[in-house]
Amino acid sequence: MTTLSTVLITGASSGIGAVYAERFAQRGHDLVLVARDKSRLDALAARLRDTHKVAVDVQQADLTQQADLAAVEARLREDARIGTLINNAGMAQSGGFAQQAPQDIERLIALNTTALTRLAAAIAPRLVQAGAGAIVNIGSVVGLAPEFGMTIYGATKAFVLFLSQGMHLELSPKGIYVQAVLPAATRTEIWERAGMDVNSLPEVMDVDELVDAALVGFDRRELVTIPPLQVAERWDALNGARQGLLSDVRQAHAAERYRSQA
Ligand SMILES: NC(=O)C1=CN([C@@H]2O[C@H](COP(=O)(O)OP(=O)(O)OC[C@H]3O[C@@H](n4cnc5c(N)ncnc54)[C@H](OP(=O)(O)O)[C@@H]3O)[C@@H](O)[C@H]2O)C=CC1
Ligand SMILES: N[C@@H](C=O)C(=O)O
Repeated sequence: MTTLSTVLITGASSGIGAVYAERFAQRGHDLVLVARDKSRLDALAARLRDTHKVAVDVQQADLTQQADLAAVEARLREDARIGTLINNAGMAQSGGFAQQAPQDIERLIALNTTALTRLAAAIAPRLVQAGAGAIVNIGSVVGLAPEFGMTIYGATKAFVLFLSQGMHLELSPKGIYVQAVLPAATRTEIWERAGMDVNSLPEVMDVDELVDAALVGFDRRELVTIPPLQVAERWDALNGARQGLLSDVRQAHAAERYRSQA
């Protein structure tokens, strides 16, 4: 008999994280649910225990606060039952680059990049030691497209993609599966929380459809899963172009076009 590992999900109180919790509970995994809103986490935990007969712990944490972040890191380092991290907690941005207040920039980067990176770094050594486990980082299609105008949010999501690709290169030879999931607009509270009306968008994916598609990618052990991308070869072409560019980088000399004419 194999024991299913426990899954720790950040941002599990609503939206994408709450659906991940439901799906992993359905698959028989015990869970640790992390977010700030303890009453919502408790209600979800009670329902999942009741429906799926799994063990569900709740850990209240504001991941932008050092002490709370350190407590979740400690859990990931020390709890040997946890074999999968769903690094999902995140927030969006409203307004343009020039309108952002310093504390809002700080919070956005702290949650979407610093916390996500520290949590992955907290669990990775133990998974490496075990030679197994999975880390799922939730990015966004916005991280591929500065054209969307959510510059700081998009930059945090570009970071998530790069981080995941680098983690994959370093950790997959040691038996760790790393997945970056890049949703596009999905119907969750993130829009309202950022002061945007989701109903003003021309197209929005249902959150259940998004997570189910992400889990198809997870089960296939895909590195980058982009549920709304209809033509998979587009991603392959982008990645191929990037690698082609690298083959034309020469470290020793500037390119001819930058050489002084004098
Ligand atoms: N919905 C969309 O269109 C898209 C979403 N994404 C990404 O998906 C992820 C999940 O977002 P989504 O489900 O849409 O949005 P939700 O707003 O529904 O969920 C965000 C989750 O993060 C938690 N959270 C927010 N701030 C903090 C914090 N400071 N500390 C701990 N937890 C926090 C929230 O819980 P609580 O308030 O209880 O702390 C909530 O559980 C994000 O990373 C987002 O960037 C990517 C692309 C598209
Ligand atoms: N959550 C969205 C932006 O606000 C996105 O990533 O599409």
